[in-house]
Order: sequence, then C-alpha cells, then structure tokens
Amino acid sequence: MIRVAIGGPRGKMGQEAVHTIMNNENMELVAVLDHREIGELLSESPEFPASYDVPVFLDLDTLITMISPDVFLDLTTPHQVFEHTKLCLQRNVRPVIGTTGFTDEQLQHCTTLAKNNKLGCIVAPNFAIGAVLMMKFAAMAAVYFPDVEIIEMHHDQKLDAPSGTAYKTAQMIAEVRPSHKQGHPNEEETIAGARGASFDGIPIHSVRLPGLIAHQQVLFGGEGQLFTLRHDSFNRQSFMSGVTFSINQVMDLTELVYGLENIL
Ligand SMILES: NC(=O)c1ccc[n+]([C@@H]2O[C@H](COP(=O)([O-])OP(=O)(O)OC[C@H]3O[C@@H](n4cnc5c(N)ncnc54)[C@H](O)[C@@H]3O)[C@@H](O)[C@H]2O)c1
Ligand SMILES: O=C(O)C1=N[C@H](C(=O)O)CCC1
Repeated sequence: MIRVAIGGPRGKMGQEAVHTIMNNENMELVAVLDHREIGELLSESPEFPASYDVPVFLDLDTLITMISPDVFLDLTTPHQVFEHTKLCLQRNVRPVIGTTGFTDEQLQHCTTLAKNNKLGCIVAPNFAIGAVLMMKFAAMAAVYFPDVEIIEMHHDQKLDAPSGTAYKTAQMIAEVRPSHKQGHPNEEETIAGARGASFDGIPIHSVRLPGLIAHQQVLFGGEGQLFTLRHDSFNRQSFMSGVTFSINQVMDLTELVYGLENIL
C-alpha cells in the first residue's frame, strides 16, 4: 500500500484525484491538505461521499508530522507549489507535482534538494499520455521543421500562462532544433503581444475560454507544407492514469524527474 496525501482535494483536479486514489487497491488516501476550513474529515465536504473518512489538514508541516505519507500529490496553485515541494523533500515525503508554474530557479532548487536527500520527486507538467507523446513528437519534428509555433488553449479559470505543457514543449524543442531565428527579421507588433510570448524564439500563444479543458497544437511550417500536432484533454479523467503511474514510479526514484517522457 502506498500511503498518499493530496493537496487541493476540492479543486477540479483534486476531486478527480481523490476518487482515483480512493478506488485504487494499491494506494491509500491517508490525508488531504486544504487551505480553508471544511471540517475534520473529507466526508464533511459536500463534494464527497460520507464514506470518505480522510483527515483534513490546513498546514502541510502538521500533516507530515501526524501522518507521514509516502507521497504528497500537489494539485494546488502556482503560488504554493514551491513551498510544498521543498517542505516535502526536507521531511522525507516524495512529491508528485501536477501543479504548474514552477520557475526554472525553483525547479533547480528542488532538483538539488531531491538529489542531496536521495528522494524521488516527479514534476509532471501534463499527466495525459497523449500530451506527453505530443511533446516527444514535437521534439522529433523540430529537427526537420525548425519553424514552429505553439498554441495552447485552456479553461478560463487557469492562473498561469503559458501552460506548463507549452513551456515544457518549447524547452524540449529548443534542446534539439538547430539554432534558428524565425519570422521576418523586421517584424513589428502594432499591438503589443500580437506575436505571443517567446521561448528561445519559439512563439507561444495562450487562449483562455470557458468550455475548454486542456488543448495544445504545435504547428510546424515548411516550404509548401504545414505539419500540426494536436492533443485534447476533454475531461480530467484523462490525467488520472498518469497520476497513479507517477505515484507508483516515485517510490523507486532517488532524484527529481521533470516530465513523464523521462520515465515512460
Ligand atoms: N499536470 C497535469 O496534468 C495537470 C492537469 C490539470 C491541472 N494541472 C495543474 O494543477 C493545478 C490545479 O488545477 P485545478 O484546475 O485543479 O485548479 P483548481 O483551482 O480547481 O484547484 C486548486 C485547489 O487548490 C486549493 N488550494 C489553494 N491553495 C491551497 C493551499 N495553500 N493548500 C491547499 N490547497 C490549496 C484551492 O482551494 C483549490 O481547491 C494547476 O496548477 C493546473 O495547472 C496540472
Ligand atoms: O487545467 C490546467 O490548468 C492544466 N494545466 C496543465 C498545464 O499548465 O500544462 C496541464 C493541462 C491542464
């Protein structure tokens, strides 16, 4: 039995993850971390059935002291995730991080901490297998199509932009594509931001609309041709096999892994 605690249990991802862990025969949901008082047990919250008698904590430090989970699954907010990850790594709890919005410096800090403590940690910008494949295929294609733009589309409650997936896609492309300046050298924006954000010269366009969940296109342009990779998550169940996979895998790791493509 892997003893799992979840941060953000009442969020859109958190609720799905609570049900997933409760129904997994190799995992036990031993605690949840919320930031608002909802009662002592998860079952007191209207989102969950009366049988979910899982203790609720408002402070991660106390949760770790009282419960000592094997794994902490973070599905909270970009503002909290770094503090949560650091604390877990300092207290011998393996973090599985779904929350996006880590800066490069924060990721580096946690990588060093995990290595020094020989503790597994997974930071997964996207748990959906199709999205992971899209990122891998994008890196393969960029070797042959160096002119590339990313369009990511998410629901309008998302806090961070660009998405963690788009950022990771751009990083993976930048690692392999030949050094390249794309677009017209004299290009000018008449409205600031018209050409999107830029990662190593790769434009990233972020769309936020109600009705969307998580979608991304990677567009490659070549002479007389356009090659498009696209992934759509139509519900949050699409992320759950990646969540349980990560919880299982993190138990055997002794370092931080950034991106599921490195362990699939
Ligand atoms: N890696 C992936 O595959 C994947 C998939 C979907 C979402 N995400 C990311 O997961 C995160 C959560 O997404 P969401 O759509 O569920 O958001 P959400 O806003 O629906 O849920 C976040 C939850 O965290 C809670 N929370 C906020 N601060 C907290 C704190 N200090 N302690 C405990 N709980 C706290 C909020 O009350 C809320 O219930 C986002 O960063 C999102 O980008 C990742
Ligand atoms: O709903 C979100 O928010 C999502 N965030 C991740 C990202 O930023 O890439 C993954 C998909 C869903």
